[in-house]
Amino acid sequence: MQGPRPVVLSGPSGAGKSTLLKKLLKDYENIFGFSVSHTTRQPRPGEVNGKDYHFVTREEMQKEIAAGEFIEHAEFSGNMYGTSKGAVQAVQAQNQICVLDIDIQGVKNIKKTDLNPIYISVQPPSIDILEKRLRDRKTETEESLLKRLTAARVDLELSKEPGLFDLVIINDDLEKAYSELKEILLEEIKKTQESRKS
Ligand SMILES: Nc1ncnc2c1ncn2[C@@H]1O[C@H](COP(=O)(O)OP(=O)(O)OP(=O)(O)O)[C@@H](O)[C@H]1O
Ligand SMILES: Nc1nc2c(ncn2[C@@H]2O[C@H](COP(=O)(O)O)[C@@H](O)[C@H]2O)c(=O)[nH]1
Repeated sequence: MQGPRPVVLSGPSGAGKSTLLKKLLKDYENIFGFSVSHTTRQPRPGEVNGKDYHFVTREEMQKEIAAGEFIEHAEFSGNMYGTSKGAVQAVQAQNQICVLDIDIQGVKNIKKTDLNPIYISVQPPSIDILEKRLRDRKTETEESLLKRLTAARVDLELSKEPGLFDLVIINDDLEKAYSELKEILLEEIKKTQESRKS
């Protein structure tokens, strides 16, 4: 079943994708649905299996990838991440706007599919601010933090490719960043709200 046009949120780890996404899901409950990815990383305190991620072993994930169950998958900072066909279908079956939170490798792989999402990159005002946000979040070891900062530099370079993203949001002031996000999504939001009335 084909739902409304999906949305891809990408950008360096710590840039604020989940923060923006949580606001969107809260303000537009039932309009947006989150594509729950699979990952082999360990859950963080408070993360719920099946809601934040499907937490799986590398063996389980490799088996499902081999069975053709994934739209895209990537290795990020020492762990596997991927979007299953089922994750997107579950949201589209509800006629909701499906939001994917994926890294830049995922963006490039989604571009090869017929998903046709709106591509948005959320970026930090600077690498120093990104590092501070990641440290303050207290989710990373020193090793994984350094890996994520290295990946962030690559992400910010690759994101400069013309046409890769429909919009780049610099997440300095959160409310301003959120307004920019809502503005680009306004048309899809309206269409989805209208379709509920008919
Ligand atoms: N505009 C902002 N100003 C200050 N802090 C922010 C802002 N946006 C997000 N943060 C904080 O920065 C940290 C990283 O944000 P968040 O977890 O949303 O990033 P992310 O892009 O989803 O990261 P990941 O890809 O690792 O999941 C969080 O602690 C969040 O509260
Ligand atoms: N290519 C994909 N990237 C994904 C997916 N799910 C999440 N991610 C990205 O991984 C990093 C790290 O996430 P974290 O939760 O460990 O901080 C971040 O950039 C996500 O956008 C996915 O299914 N495919």
